[in-house]
Amino acid sequence: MLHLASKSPRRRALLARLGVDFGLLDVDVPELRAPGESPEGYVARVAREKAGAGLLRVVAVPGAVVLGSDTEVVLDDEVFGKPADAAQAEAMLRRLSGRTHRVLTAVSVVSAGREESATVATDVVFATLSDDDIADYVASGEPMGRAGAYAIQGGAERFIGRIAGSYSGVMGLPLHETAGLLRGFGIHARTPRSGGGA
Ligand SMILES: Cc1cn([C@H]2C[C@H](O)[C@@H](COP(=O)(O)OP(=O)(O)OP(=O)(O)O)O2)c(=O)[nH]c1=O
Repeated sequence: MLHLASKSPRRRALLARLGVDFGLLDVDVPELRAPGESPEGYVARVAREKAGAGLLRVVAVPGAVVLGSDTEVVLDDEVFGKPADAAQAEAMLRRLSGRTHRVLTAVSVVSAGREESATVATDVVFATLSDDDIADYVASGEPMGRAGAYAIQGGAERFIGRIAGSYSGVMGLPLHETAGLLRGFGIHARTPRSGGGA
């Protein structure tokens, strides 16, 4: 049985698009980048820690497989996680304005005897935002709880002209790579018969 170690409703909806059955595990892993840790190393470690924390909870269940994931926004080697408040959200959006940044999403799938992971990088070209754009977007509340203070699948869609990489990866779970990892655990994605769409 597959378990998703995540509190994110977006990850739940994305994983459901693969047409696989899964349970949910509520895990809390501190997201703190160690000094000198690369952005890639950091997202991969946090995803592994989320999956590992989940596995501890279901390790007694025969055949348990746990998926954990982490998404971060990277600009100039600086990692933007989720903003703590509106002021931080505004500061992040100011930094992203008119620049191309990279979104990293790591996925880790673990069972009692196996561990597989993948990290997907997507370059996102952001428009130059006016003060009004930023104030309006922050006031919508959408930046909160999202890496880099934006949601490509929401209001920030109009700020993004182009991406190179994985759209689902930017949203929080790269589905192509996730399906590949799950296959290695004998879990096969299929087209959902109902729901699972946009
Ligand atoms: C860049 C971007 C991020 N996000 C979200 C995806 C993730 O939920 C969040 C990044 O935070 P994460 O720490 O990766 O995940 P989380 O805390 O929401 O959930 P959990 O750790 O319990 O699995 O930002 C979007 O929804 N849209 C976007 O365009």
